[in-house]
Amino acid sequence: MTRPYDDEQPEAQAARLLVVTAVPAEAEAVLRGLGSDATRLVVPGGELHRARHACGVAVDVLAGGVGPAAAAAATASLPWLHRYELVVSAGIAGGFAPHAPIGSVVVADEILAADLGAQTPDGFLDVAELGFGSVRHTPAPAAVRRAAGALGAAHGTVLTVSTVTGSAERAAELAARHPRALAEAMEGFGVAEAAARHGVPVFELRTVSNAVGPRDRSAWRIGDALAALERAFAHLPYPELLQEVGHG
Ligand SMILES: O=C(O)c1cccc(C(=O)CC[C@H]2O[C@@H](n3cnc4c(=O)[nH]cnc43)[C@H](O)[C@@H]2O)c1
Repeated sequence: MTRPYDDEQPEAQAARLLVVTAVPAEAEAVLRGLGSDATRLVVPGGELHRARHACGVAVDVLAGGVGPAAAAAATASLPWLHRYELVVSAGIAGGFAPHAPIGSVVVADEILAADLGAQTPDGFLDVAELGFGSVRHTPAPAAVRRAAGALGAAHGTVLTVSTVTGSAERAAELAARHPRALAEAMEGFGVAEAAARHGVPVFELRTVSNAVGPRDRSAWRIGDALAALERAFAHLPYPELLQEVGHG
């Protein structure tokens, strides 16, 4: 069933959690994990899928596009964004070896914009060091521990980049600057910026499709990462997560 969005609809107020992926294949994996038929709502620039996990928590899933700008715009365009109790950026990612192997699950305890700043003669300075803005969001630590524990996932920094790393040199540079980095992806910081403007807690969950490093398309394991994403969304402890972000 597809409906135009209407802020007055009872459904517009029902879902407690929003999951923002980049592409439809990721959204479909999340919906398979949730395991129920979804209702589709037409929203600005796309479709929102509303499903309900077996535990009873209603979850909206949106494929918002690739990159931090698309992710922020898609998230911010939902008229009822402020009503969610938690917004989750989710999808596949590159993993930093040896901490995040292909197929593994990573939960962000820090969402960090890794290339938002200026290149200076003395090296990279992020916008916080330049004196304006911030480059990090910190998900609720208890929620991170709960999710990581339930999924057998590692937790650490997930970098948001606008350019996928394609060389060993760049991977080493990022790892040296961010020693707690487990993964890099392209949307988390954008989703977090949109959620933060409405005071909604944010979370990021990634499954690893490739290693961060020299470009090698033959080594991508997108199917494995999508299967891991599906499993993660089947097994997330939704009520406990909502409790830990303050909405038990
Ligand atoms: O062309 C390449 O070499 C290449 C390598 C890895 C990923 C891509 C993408 O265009 C996918 C971007 C998409 O998937 C997420 N993602 C997956 N792996 C990575 C990565 O290693 N670094 C950054 N983002 C990654 C990302 O969140 C996007 O949604 C191309």
